[in-house]
Amino acid sequence: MSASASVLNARAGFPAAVMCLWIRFVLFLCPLYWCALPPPCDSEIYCYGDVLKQVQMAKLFDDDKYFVDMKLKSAPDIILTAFHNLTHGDPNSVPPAVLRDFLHKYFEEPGKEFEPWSPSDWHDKPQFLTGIADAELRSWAEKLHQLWKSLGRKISSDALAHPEQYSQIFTPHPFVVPGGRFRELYYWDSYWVINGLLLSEMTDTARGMILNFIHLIDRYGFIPNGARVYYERRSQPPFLSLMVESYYQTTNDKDFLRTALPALEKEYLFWMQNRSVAVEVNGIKHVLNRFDVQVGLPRPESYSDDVELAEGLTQDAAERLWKELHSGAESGWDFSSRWFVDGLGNNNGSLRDTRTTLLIPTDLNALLCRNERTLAHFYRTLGNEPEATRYDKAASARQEAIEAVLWDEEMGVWLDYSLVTNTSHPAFYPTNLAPIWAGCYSQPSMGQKAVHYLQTSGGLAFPNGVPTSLVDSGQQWDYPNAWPPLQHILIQGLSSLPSQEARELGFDLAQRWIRTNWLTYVKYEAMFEKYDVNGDGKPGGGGEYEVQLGFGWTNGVALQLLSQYGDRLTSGSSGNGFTSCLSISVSVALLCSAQTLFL
Ligand SMILES: OC[C@H]1O[C@H](O[C@H]2O[C@H](CO)[C@@H](O)[C@H](O)[C@H]2O)[C@H](O)[C@@H](O)[C@@H]1O
Repeated sequence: MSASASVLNARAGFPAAVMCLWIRFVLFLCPLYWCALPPPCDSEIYCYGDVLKQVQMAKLFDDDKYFVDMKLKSAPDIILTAFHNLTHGDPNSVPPAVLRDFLHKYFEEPGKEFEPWSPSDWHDKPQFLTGIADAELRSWAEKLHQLWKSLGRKISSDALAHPEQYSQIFTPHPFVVPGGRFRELYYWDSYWVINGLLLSEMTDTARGMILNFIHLIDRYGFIPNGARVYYERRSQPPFLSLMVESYYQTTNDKDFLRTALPALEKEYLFWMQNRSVAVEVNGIKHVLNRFDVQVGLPRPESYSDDVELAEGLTQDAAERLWKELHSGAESGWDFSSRWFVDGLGNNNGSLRDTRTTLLIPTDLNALLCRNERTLAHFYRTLGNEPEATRYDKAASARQEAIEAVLWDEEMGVWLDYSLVTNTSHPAFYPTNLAPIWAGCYSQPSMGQKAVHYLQTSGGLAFPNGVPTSLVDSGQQWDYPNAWPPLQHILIQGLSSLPSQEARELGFDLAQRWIRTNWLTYVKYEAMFEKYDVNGDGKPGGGGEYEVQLGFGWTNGVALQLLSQYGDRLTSGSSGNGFTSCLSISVSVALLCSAQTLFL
């Protein structure tokens, strides 16, 4: 296959030069690096400037996200003047104790942006609970259903009246947060949260969350990574059309489809105008998408990590790295060996070699294909055949592109494509099978081959789920961590295939995942953002922050699997887990049986 790639997008959407001039005008002598590319947002406290730099580099808190989540007690210009007076023009001279006093005087602790809220659509006996046969799992599912109340948030009206004092972006409706350090609405997490809420019959809360995303699209033209100003210039995998689809499947509310469609259209255009790339294969040009954020500054919420990571690099190289880190965060996989590209263009290297923009990811393109099909379906449902046909054509073109560029006939699966070497990256990720989940492939044999790939990939050799990769890099989106959204995408894909073998494998993976979640819950009385594929039920680790509890998408995925397979799933205490484990493979069965005996 001969291929070449060219960047299509005009990087529309952000007037970098204007922002640069504006910052120079405001700050007179701003250092050159602030002006090369736009900052993560316009706030001189939360996104760039001396206060952020001094506080974060002094490492006053264990986690850099803590400072940027603090609410201002006064208007920003009062705080900036106070800081200027404190430093007498030399910000580097402020001792940590003085900085602490300054923060105490002018900032509130994080988490002070909310009003008390209890979801009025919560009730204690949603129907799906009755379909869970295993008594232990049913009672656990009841507890997970309870958790929506503690993870629900409503932003105070003061944040609407004085947005300049908050990094939290005001959204009009209450929402469910992931939990822990994640005290705001997140984009792709919310797809699994909303699916869980719909099972919990909390339709109003689900609807409100979708309306919040529509509100964000109206304001920004796309959905930011999360509802914080420091996330303002990057998105996350675009799941809004699928949230609307889930809502519509539950409610049949056509008026809601009509309300949502203009925003969905706008978001789709954002991805096509700002995140697309052309690849030529055998003389034919294909358009696909990638993650690409042109913000060449440290992420405010991980400021000191990003500065330290870039130590010793030239200014240009540091900016390049920071853009790539922002792009990695946009992928949702922050961070992973998946994005490491060494000097030769190979999938080796370390965090400093992060080159997210140089890869065409299978999952993003599968998701956009599903977006196109979903939009076609929505337009058809509303009687708009010309628009439906337009999106059908876009989906067909993408499917062709995915097959020409990402499908690897020899390996029998889809692979990320490198824009450096114009070849595929052969590493294992569960997302290599994402086109199955998206229904975006032309030949049934591709599904069968991909299942065979999965069985021989090494990805199934663990008792607690499928790892994010087989590389132990110390990053959180790598081995030995398994993440709820990836388990769900894989299981849904397998369960959509016609073969009994594939569907049984889907069930086995659901059983492993539920057991892991449940065993860990029994031990810690908590749900976690990610889990370890080894051991007898334990949270994952690695990366730039401690593993978090809560947890929005974990609860959503667990409830979905409990609902889908409730008649067959077992907690393992009855011994059925043993039988289920046996059907996977001999080696895994041995591990599982050992685990079962110990319970
Ligand atoms: O603060 C570091 C990063 O934290 C977030 O990423 C992780 O948590 C998110 C919420 O659960 C999840 O959506 C993401 O996939 C995780 O990697 C945040 O989204 C990043 O932008 C941020 O840099």
